[in-house]
Amino acid sequence: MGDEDWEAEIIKPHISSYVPVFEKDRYSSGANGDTFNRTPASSSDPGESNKRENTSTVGGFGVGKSFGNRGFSNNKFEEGDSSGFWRGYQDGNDSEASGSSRRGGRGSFRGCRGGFGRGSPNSDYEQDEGTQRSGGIFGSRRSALSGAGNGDTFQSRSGSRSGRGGYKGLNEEVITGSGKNSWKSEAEGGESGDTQGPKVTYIPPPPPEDEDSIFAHYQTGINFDKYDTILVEVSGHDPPPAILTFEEANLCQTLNNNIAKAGYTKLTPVQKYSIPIIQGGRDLMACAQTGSGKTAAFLLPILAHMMRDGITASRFKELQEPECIIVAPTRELINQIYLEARKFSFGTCVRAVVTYGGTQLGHSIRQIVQGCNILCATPGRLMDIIGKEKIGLRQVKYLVLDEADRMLDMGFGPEMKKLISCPGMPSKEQRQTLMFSATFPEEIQRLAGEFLKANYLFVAVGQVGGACRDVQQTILQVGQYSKREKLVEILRNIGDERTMVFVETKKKADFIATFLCQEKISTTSIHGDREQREREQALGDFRCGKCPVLVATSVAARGLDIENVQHVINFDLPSTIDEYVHRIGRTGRCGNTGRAISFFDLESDSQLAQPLVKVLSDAQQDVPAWLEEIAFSTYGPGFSGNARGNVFASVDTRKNYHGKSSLNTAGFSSSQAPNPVDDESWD
Ligand SMILES: Nc1ncnc2c1ncn2[C@@H]1O[C@H](COP(=O)(O)OP(=O)(O)OP(=O)(O)O)[C@@H](O)[C@H]1O
Repeated sequence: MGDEDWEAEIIKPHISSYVPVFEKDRYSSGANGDTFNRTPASSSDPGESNKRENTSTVGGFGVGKSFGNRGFSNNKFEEGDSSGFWRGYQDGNDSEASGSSRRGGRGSFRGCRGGFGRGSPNSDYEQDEGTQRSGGIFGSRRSALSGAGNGDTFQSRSGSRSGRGGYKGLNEEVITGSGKNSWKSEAEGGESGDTQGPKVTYIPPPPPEDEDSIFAHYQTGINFDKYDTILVEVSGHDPPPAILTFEEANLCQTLNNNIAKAGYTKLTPVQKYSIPIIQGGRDLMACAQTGSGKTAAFLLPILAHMMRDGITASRFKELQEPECIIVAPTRELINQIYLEARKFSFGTCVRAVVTYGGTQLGHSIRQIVQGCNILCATPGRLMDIIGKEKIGLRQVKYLVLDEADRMLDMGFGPEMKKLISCPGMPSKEQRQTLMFSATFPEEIQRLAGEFLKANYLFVAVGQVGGACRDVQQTILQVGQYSKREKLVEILRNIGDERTMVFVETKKKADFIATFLCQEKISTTSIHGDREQREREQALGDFRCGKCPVLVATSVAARGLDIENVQHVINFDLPSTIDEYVHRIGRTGRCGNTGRAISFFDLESDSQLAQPLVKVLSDAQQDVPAWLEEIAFSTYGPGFSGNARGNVFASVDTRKNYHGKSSLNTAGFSSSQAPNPVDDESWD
């Protein structure tokens, strides 16, 4: 799976800032970067470079850096469709992608995080999807792509290289040494200002101030009302009844006004169940399909409580003590959540602040010290700021983990554990912990117990881990050498409709984006090697339709809510079925329909056949006979696409319900109960 972006979010701050004493040795062991297998920086052969990457994954995470630079700065791509070149790349990539290294995903590579080596800004320990779990931390190479890619706009940047987060390339604003900023914390290092590298000076544009922009929203789709037919299961002791309308939530007038201005007239199922549970003070693990309104499901009741408790307008203080902390795995997602928090708290004295990696720490701190009731943060930056004593945890009443399964897995789990054991953080008995995701593997549910009160409630809307049924899924058998041609064919048919193309590695994201630009298809890209400024620019260009195609790694797989994404193409399938579910969930949101096309490469994707068949059949999609055959041949005659394997947790893993467990149809009477087909898919 493509984990590429996560690592830097996690690790950087610990080296320079908040490092619990017992962890220090561990973190510093690789501090000079020599812990990891270093791959020579200069390779003139892209295929070779990739092969080296592949071998380096065994012992470490060395990655040649020649690819992006050479490819773009020497304009190799300008030479057109160099099949030799492409083949070289593909070959290299193929070896990277094959076997356990590609499919290692959650298992293999994440387990390697122990080293915490710190590369120099010129580090070759680049992370890449599938390898970055233990990869170089700082000095992540940035691609040479620049600009929004409006056709031919991917520019060469000879020599441009830099890291995301802590380090900037030559073409970025760099302040070296003590810099201009007076924040001591920056000079000390941290995600945005390690002493060994130039500082991050990127200050994201301020959020919109005008009401129209704050409340801008897209329309719910034709299938929005069908949400009501989805089965909902609530397990755990004594759950409160669901509410059916916003009025029943008894929210204050300002919140109701904001909800109306946001265009919400009707609750989605996850909101019907989660709002009263959170208002009742209970801990919650909620699982509902992509695009079904989980963000408002936690924001609204938290804000309602804050209003009820008469939260005082926060004022300037060096140490802010927010009542609510929300964490999410990617920068763009946490920013999106922040904008939602800001929207729903409009006109109240509740102040939300966002902070995430790749942006100037001093800027974040300036925002925070002005007052902070709700802090939205990526984990690495959060720990950094806590370490710098700008955020105190004593007042935390609500801790929200969005994309909670991601936040608790081997990548972020240790960070989250540190967060809950930080000095001042109220114990789980003293705070309310809320977890949301569209997927919740069983093992992650078990881990979550450590964060939640024993009597937490579990809400499952539809099938846990199931794909959104509003997405029409198509799986095409496409070999790796035919993928580009097929992609162009599909994109030409699609025309200007917004499309996200997922690939497995950062390098490939650059290649495909460049390739599409050469084909005169306006394309931009987002991945962890791009500067934050570029990432945001790319997302902006995609959102506004300037570039209708966004090539992305898994960094964009979760949570992003972009209007009018009509197609998702998995140029490469991800390594896990959960990631597939999240990726295709970028379309078909909020009752709108969407299409997902996935290229299935017999050479590398057969392990995904069985869970894919399951996801497709559960979502009532056509399952190609050839895919079923592969699933059968891989897993033997015992496999049934419709039988529940252990691919998903079907329900609360506690299984042993202590009390009332209710099976509901989103609060509707039995006459409106789902049809038998729905019943079949729920057990
Ligand atoms: N009750 C509602 N009425 C109308 N629109 C809604 C409602 N609830 C949420 N939405 C809108 O639906 C879209 C998807 O919501 P959101 O991003 O919270 O989904 P999600 O369940 O968190 O998805 P993901 O699993 O991909 O993170 C957003 O644009 C949001 O504003």
